Amino acid sequence: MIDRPNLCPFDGEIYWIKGFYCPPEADRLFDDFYRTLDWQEEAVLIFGKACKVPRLMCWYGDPETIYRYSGVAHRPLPWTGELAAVKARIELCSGYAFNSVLANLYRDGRDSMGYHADNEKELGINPAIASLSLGDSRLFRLRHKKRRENLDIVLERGDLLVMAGTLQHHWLHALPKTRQVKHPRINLTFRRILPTSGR
Ligand SMILES: O=C(O)CCC(=O)C(=O)O
Ligand SMILES: [Fe+2]
Repeated sequence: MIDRPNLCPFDGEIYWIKGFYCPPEADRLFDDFYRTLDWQEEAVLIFGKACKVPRLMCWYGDPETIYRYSGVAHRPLPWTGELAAVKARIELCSGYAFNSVLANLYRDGRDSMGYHADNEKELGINPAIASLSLGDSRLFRLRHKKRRENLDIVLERGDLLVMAGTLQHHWLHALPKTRQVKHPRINLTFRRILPTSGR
């Protein structure tokens, strides 16, 4: 359905739709989400010690989409009109259906996300995840789990990245810290949480 080349050389699918939203529209969305989403600071237990997650997060979706992150089950907040509109546009372009979105706010280059795969069981076997970038540009880095192979993508405001196929089994991804970035970035990752009966 996505008429773009698969950027992933093996073991998965990555599609990059640069300028999915044009700069003025991306900036308008950034301002709206920055002001109106319910940004929270989360903490995780690392060796029994509570550590702040280096970014702000929040979770929106259909009522049944309970999602576990930072070790805690999160109930979704109801869709805002703007989030629902973005979801509809991404569904139309990608051909995938989503029922929730995890929003991340990186306040500046000191905020980050470590290497991980989005492989929680509530996402199903080969999840499609659509990630919209707003605000400042950041490096998104993929690393193959077995081979010494990295794939770097600089995500700019308005870009849409879709991860699909077997990618989450074979690759990790991260948003590394950087001294160069002084401004905030918002990332919305649209996901489909399977109903409990389907797990
Ligand atoms: O901020 C990004 O581009 C990545 C976010 C991500 O990997 C996630 O939310 O699982
Ligand atoms: Fe992720």
